[in-house]
Amino acid sequence: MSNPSRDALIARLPKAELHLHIEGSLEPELLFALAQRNGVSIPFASVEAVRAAYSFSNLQDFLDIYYQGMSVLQTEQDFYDLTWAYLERAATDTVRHVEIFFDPQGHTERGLAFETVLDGIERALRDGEVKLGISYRLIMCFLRHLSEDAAFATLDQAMPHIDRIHGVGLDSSEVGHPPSKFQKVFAKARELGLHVTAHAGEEGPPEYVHEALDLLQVERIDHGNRALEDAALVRRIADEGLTLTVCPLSNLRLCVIKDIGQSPVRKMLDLGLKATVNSDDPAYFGGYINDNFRAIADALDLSEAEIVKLAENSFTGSFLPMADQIQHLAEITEVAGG
Ligand code: HPA
Ligand SMILES: [Zn+2]
Repeated sequence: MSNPSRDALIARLPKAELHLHIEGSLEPELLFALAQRNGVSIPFASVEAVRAAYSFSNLQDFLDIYYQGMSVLQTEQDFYDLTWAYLERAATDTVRHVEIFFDPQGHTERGLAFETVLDGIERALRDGEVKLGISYRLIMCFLRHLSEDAAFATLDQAMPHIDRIHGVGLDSSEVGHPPSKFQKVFAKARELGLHVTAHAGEEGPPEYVHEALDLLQVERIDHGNRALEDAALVRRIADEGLTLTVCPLSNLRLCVIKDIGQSPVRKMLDLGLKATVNSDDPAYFGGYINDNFRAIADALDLSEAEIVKLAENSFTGSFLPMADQIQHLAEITEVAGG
């Protein structure tokens, strides 16, 4: 049930977003505008027709449309506009820090230069830091439906700019593409001093979460829903204090859960796991971060203390230095107490 004082707390709590694919923040209105600006034809007659097509029965269904949507992104300015629109929207949800995924292979495969993508996204992130007070980290994802050699080629392209990239991730079609496929390229990324995270246990089995931890040595688990099927794995995630970046509305729209009341956040909190709330691909899944918070707060009847805990987890699970995390936690205490 909706609760006005809880909604007001969500609206004003400082928070970090740790699981956000920047290409998944491409709203139909911007998709249309960019298609026109770049003379790219898209198979939709109107913004409403685009939204109507956003009905998915699984991850692959979504990915097919997601990669199609990306085709309108052509210039550095397009990537700037995409990222800036997300940051302005995030600011209205009192997001103070973002750790953004991008999918370079979704663009280089279409003939764009790696630099076009990186420069546009980063320019907006820097503006966001100055004008909106939102700090950032940038996480380059490898597409797991492609080969490990292709991931290595992407890492090679990133090498001249590696000081501008903070971490690597693993996304796209999960089942059939286990973390073990990318063991070597993740080892190389770790050698370079990059942070490492991976999508695991969204549709894939608990074994993929084990692999992400053992073979990729990830610092966080993106989604992690199916980790709950394995009691030993749950104990390990709790003992190691690993952060799970859960995406409630994404889970609902991709039929990972049947209704929002099945969001794993309740169970994770009860088990002492460090869950966080994130929007994943907000333009496609019907909500930004505060929409995700409100949806589970209502469905799981979260207490104000639990909502505060989720906001705290978003900073302690971030790649920010400890001193910055402590500052954000102090701001949360101030806002929650006031
Ligand atoms: O939710 C997701 N899962 C896997 N890959 C993705 N790429 C964008 N969004 C997703
Ligand atoms: Zn994701």
